[in-house]
Amino acid sequence: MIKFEQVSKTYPGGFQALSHVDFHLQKGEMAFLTGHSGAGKSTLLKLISIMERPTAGRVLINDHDLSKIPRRQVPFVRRDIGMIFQDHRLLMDKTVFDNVALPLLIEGYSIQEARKRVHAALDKVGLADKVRHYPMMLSGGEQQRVGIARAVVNKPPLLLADEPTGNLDPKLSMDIIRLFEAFNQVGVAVLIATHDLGLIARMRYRTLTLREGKMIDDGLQEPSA
Ligand SMILES: Nc1ncnc2c1ncn2[C@@H]1O[C@H](COP(=O)(O)OP(=O)(O)OP(=O)(O)O)[C@@H](O)[C@H]1O
Repeated sequence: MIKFEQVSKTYPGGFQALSHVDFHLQKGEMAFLTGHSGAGKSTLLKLISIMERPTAGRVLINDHDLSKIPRRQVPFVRRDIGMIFQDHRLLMDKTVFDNVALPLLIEGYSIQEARKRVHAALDKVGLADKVRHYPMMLSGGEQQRVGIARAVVNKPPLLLADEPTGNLDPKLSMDIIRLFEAFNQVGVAVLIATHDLGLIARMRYRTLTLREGKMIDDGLQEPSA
């Protein structure tokens, strides 16, 4: 699903955020991405969602080299990626319904079809009864779940989450990870960047580890001799 081949990223100004990164996330796989603050986790996610471009190496999604995708095609690639952020990035002056419907309306769905899908997505995250609420009326955990509903509403095959539990207590964090697990169980690939090592330890998922821009562990077992 996602393949990095010797990927390096140097930002304008000269800082090298990623250095010769190789890894492969399979279709339908769920994995954590961890590392110290500044290790390059967000940069790695931004290269997948084409918010940044690598300075060297290749990033492939389903064998398509992202560097070969012209700028006007980028929105079509992004439709296949649901993105979740620590600060959830909801529109505070719009209702839960409007927030979750937004990607569908941008894609040109009819309002009837959008309504059906928004209700299905909110149902999956346990917020069907909050559809007319504004984000301010919701708890932090509920706001994060609205962000997840928005990310999954058009059924993308890949979810990328950048510190999705950063502002939540351990119980709510676990609830959020269980939600990702539920989407993963129906075939969605999930990559979660987090520095919550406690959370990672409680789950049994592959963990990719970055240190100073280098992939020091890709979580795969060495074949035994
Ligand atoms: N647009 C940018 N321009 C210049 N440097 C940047 C830019 N974005 C990130 N960096 C630098 O690249 C390095 C990696 O940043 P990145 O956000 O990928 O790390 P991270 O592992 O996600 O950190 P955190 O856990 O603190 O979010 C940092 O030193 C950061 O200052």
